[in-house]
Amino acid sequence: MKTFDDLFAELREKAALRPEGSGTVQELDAGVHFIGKKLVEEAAESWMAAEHEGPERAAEELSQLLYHAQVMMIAAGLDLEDVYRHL
Ligand SMILES: N=c1c2ncn([C@@H]3O[C@H](COP(=O)(O)OP(=O)(O)OP(=O)(O)O)[C@@H](O)[C@H]3O)c2ncn1[C@@H]1O[C@H](COP(=O)(O)O)[C@@H](O)[C@H]1O
Repeated sequence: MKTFDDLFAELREKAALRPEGSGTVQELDAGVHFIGKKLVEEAAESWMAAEHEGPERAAEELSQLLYHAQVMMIAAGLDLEDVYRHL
């Protein structure tokens, strides 16, 4: 099973190697404003799923929220350690 750290390493590699067909590369190219909207959208969907749709749907939406948070970290030039320092 993929962990948060595994996904971040995978996304960093995508950002560096820019493979064809990568949604992550497309999203990074779209920029921080676009990524911010995805982040907010997935946050809202996570909230709605948790409140109305049950744990499985909430887990699915939360996984997407974590994905977009990681894409934002990469767009902002942050490492995991930069964020973990504040936990
Ligand atoms: N975990 C994710 C992941 N979670 C969410 N998303 C993207 O987030 C968006 C939300 O997906 P949905 O269609 O379910 O959401 P929606 O809100 O209904 O619809 P839209 O936002 O797409 O309009 C889509 O663009 C997904 O591609 C993700 N895209 C990629 N990954 C993982 O990231 C890695 C790299 O992916 P690529 O860069 O595409 O190779 C792979 O391991 C992928 O599994």
